[in-house]
Amino acid sequence: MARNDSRDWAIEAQGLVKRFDGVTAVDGVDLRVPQGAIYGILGPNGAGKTTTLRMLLGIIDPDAGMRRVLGSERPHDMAHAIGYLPEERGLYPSMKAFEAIGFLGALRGLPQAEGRRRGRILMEKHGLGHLADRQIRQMSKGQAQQVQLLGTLVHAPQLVVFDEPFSGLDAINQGRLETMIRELAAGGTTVIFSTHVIAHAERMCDEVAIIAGGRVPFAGPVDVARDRIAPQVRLETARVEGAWRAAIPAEARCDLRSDGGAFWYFSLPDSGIEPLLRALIEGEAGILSLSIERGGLHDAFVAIAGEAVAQAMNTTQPEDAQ
Ligand SMILES: Nc1ncnc2c1ncn2[C@@H]1O[C@H](COP(=O)(O)OP(=O)(O)OP(=O)(O)O)[C@@H](O)[C@H]1O
Repeated sequence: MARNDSRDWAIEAQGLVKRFDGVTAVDGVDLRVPQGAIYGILGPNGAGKTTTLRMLLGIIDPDAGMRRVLGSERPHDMAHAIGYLPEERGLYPSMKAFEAIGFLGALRGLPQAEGRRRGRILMEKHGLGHLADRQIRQMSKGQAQQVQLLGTLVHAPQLVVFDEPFSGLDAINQGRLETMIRELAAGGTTVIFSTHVIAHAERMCDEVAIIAGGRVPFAGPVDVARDRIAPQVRLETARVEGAWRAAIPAEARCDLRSDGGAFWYFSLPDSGIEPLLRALIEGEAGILSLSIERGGLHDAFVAIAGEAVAQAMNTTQPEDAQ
């Protein structure tokens, strides 16, 4: 999504620091979330995602730094315009689903009767209408989580903050949540969510903050993160020898084919593909196939945060597996 820098920010944070008992959980986080964006906070367990979100929401105060949320440096004052799904899920077990949604709305300033009315409509819209009168205690964990998600939206917030919203949901409901997030953003709502699953961020987000060890080595558009790594070239030639070989980067991997040709794999040189193509054609290398692919967010993540952190990201719960 093309944006310029005069945009309005739903969230701006600068130099956020949080220490717990001498341990620095968040160590100078800067980020800016554009209004109407889908924004991912991406990092492994213990990276500082939840602590960052809690500071942005005003649930805890930073030891240092500034945050401005929907234009206010006192995020609590904006509670009526924010929806929040915390990492620890929880609803009153004796409430019926539509009542629980009304209750969550009331906590954000929506009259309870209106919240209950909207609760039924929201449940209907999201395929949960048959559960509206069921008590939370009679629901599965995933169903209750979906009710809680709807409860974060009932007061029509401008900004929603979801902490690990996909964990605990099966594949179908993860897909529904993705659709819901896209619809929210299309309607102008800003959505920020944390995840340790790179694929979710890659599919969903306009922008991401990569967080590891309480620091943010990258924050910005997903495309810019991808540009941190060179596109990968895969070339197949009918011949192996010739003057054209000088044009292929020295670090290229070469797999010989049984018929005298070869596969070549290498990062696109800074000079681009054209000088290489010219050399291959003039030298009669016999190009059989050629592809140039941009790296994915996973490769960018490895380049930015390191292999060890990326490995930790891939250690997902079975329910999060894609
Ligand atoms: N209340 C607390 N008291 C002490 N340490 C804390 C507290 N909350 C968080 N921490 C520590 O701060 C660090 C960051 O925790 P945080 O919950 O923000 O990480 P996270 O990225 O959300 O992790 P996860 O994906 O596991 O939820 C961790 O080392 C954690 O142990």
